[in-house]
Amino acid sequence: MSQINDGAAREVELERVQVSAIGELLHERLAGAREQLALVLASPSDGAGEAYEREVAAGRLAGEVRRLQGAEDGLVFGRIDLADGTVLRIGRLGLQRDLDELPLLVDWRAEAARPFYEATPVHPMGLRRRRHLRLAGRTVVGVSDELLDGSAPTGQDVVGDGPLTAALQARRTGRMGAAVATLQAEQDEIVRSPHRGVTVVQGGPGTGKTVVALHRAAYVLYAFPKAAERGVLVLGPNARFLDYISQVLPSLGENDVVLATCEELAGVVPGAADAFEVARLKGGAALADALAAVVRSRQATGGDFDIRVGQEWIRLQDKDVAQAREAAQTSGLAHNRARRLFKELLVDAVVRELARSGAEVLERIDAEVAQLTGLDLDRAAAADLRRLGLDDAPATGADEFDADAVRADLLDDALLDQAVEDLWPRLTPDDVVRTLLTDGDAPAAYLRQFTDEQRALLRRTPGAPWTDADVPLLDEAASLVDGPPEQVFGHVVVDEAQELTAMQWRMIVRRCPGRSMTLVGDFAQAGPATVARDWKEALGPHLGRRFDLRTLTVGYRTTQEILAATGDLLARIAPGRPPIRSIRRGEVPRTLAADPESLVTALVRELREQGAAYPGELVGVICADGRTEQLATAGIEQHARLVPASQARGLEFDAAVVVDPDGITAARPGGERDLYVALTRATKRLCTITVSPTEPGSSHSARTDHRS
Ligand SMILES: Nc1ncnc2c1ncn2[C@@H]1O[C@H](COP(=O)(O)OP(=O)(O)OP(=O)(O)O)[C@@H](O)[C@H]1O
Repeated sequence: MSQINDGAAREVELERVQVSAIGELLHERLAGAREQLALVLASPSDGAGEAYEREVAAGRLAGEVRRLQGAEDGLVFGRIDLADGTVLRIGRLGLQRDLDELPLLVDWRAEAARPFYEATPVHPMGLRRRRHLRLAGRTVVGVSDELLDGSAPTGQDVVGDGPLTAALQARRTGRMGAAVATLQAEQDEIVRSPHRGVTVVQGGPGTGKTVVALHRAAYVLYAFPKAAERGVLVLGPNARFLDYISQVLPSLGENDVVLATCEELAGVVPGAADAFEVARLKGGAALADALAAVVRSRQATGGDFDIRVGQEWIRLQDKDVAQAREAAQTSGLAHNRARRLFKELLVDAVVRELARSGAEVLERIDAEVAQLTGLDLDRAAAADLRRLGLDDAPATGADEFDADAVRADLLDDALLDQAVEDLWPRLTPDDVVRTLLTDGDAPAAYLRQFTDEQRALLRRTPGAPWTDADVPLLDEAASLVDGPPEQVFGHVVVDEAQELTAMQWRMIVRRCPGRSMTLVGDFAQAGPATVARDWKEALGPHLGRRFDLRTLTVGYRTTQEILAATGDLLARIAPGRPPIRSIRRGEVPRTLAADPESLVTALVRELREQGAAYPGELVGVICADGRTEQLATAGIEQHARLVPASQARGLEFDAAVVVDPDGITAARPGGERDLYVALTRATKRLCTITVSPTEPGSSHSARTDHRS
């Protein structure tokens, strides 16, 4: 990394002393937090209140222990020397012995650390020198300096290769690491953007979108306390991807970020996958309207209604039921919650009806008695009351009816509850989705805007398992019947955001009431369920058209040679898209040919040769989903990571072997985008194995863009 000359050795030694002092302080803090945690856990607690407080304190201290532990590795990675002589060391977290003194270590997210990432010789931001430190465990093993004020290097400056190059040359481990020491200026500007609304980050493969997204999550936790209080969610396309990125935030000292897929967020485990045309239909926002209509159809739509009260039957007029229904529907409450209000209003109507019919009966009796005897019962009763001195209130038939008592009785009445159940039944999300997709009449009633063919595609076999495209429908139905989700977040980061359907966006927006989000993605890599072609189209209906759009232009993964080899493909799937510039060089991609019988042998030979030539490197074999089983059975996983093309988004390997590109292209609509994803996963070498003769189904017609 650096020229190890005498000056360098001296500087390394000096840094060692400082870094070791910082390490000591971290360990003191860690020991202190552990001790306090042990004390709290050992302390007795009297009563539920104290037990709760103890639990909260223990949770906080355990979090602090995890935060400090997480930052141990590579704790200090930078230093800036300001023109006025001030020296600041930059690290994964901030450490200060005394509030009156300069911090021993500045958190990378602090404003004071910004020049470390963004200063250039043209805009030195007050810096004389930027220094990168390389640590092995807690020991400094290398330093590398950049001089920013135009001065010539002195004996204390160690000018060497860029630390970014070193970071990029490191072997892939199958898990992404933090890039906190080498964030580049265009990335850092997005990470620390003060914009609290929606930020969209686009860029070709390997431009660091995921890096930016994860460091942004850590920055939000540090810089936006209100959002941090509600928590941060990172949403990824599948479990494999989440596993790949799972170590980044803990290594930045952040352990409380929730990493989830849409399925995990909804709490539904799908048992099957839909065909793409079905998934696309289910992903459209029209399904939200249809689900809402299904729910409304279960809300007292029937006209006059007879209710049994005690021994009597009461007839409620359509207008009384409609009044209760409208009030409940416009209350803003979800169906099951609005049921209580509906019931109360219905009971009011019943009470009114009872009072009215009671008064009518009494009047009729009065009239009959008067006719038969000539006696006015009301007047006689009033005279009696006067004699008894109880004549303050004029007595009428209606006053004998205790409305409050009747109302209270009715609210507890099982018969009345049964009647309400008929009018406004309690619903589950499953009921609603099942009604829409399984009931005989539902498609015609609620899916009018779809063609017969589309309705047939949407139809579900009764008893079939839920699919991944059903998940957002179930979540939508849950919000309609039970209200918004309980767990909401102050900031949501979405990776591979081009993949989300309108129904999935609705899921996410429900969980982020503050609409504070970082969304990263690339439409050239969109999968088959993606309908939108750009961010405005994708986000407009859910988040509006005002978002901060940033574009990353430099590739850190894919070599110039691989980018050149995929240029034509990119021009076909994203016409007019300017190619990205890569800072990596590597081998020219190779293509091998095999026939179906010799494929496995050719693949194993290739993997063996790569294993021998580049021991310890991570190789990914990417194939069409339908071929995964064949290759797994042939034992490919002993040599490499085997990845179905549909799950390759976001992943990275030292070398990639892409098996049967035509098969990948033909496997799903928009298969050329899957192929583009597959071909751009390697940091060093790409080998493609074509399979001939072309297998059935992999015709060139699959090259058309199916998104139209
Ligand atoms: N500033 C950086 N310092 C060190 N490594 C970096 C930096 N930026 C990106 N990288 C590395 O480049 C590779 C690609 O980054 P990343 O996965 O974030 O790209 P991406 O744009 O999300 O790619 P894709 O479109 O394929 O999902 C990763 O190995 C990442 O660690």
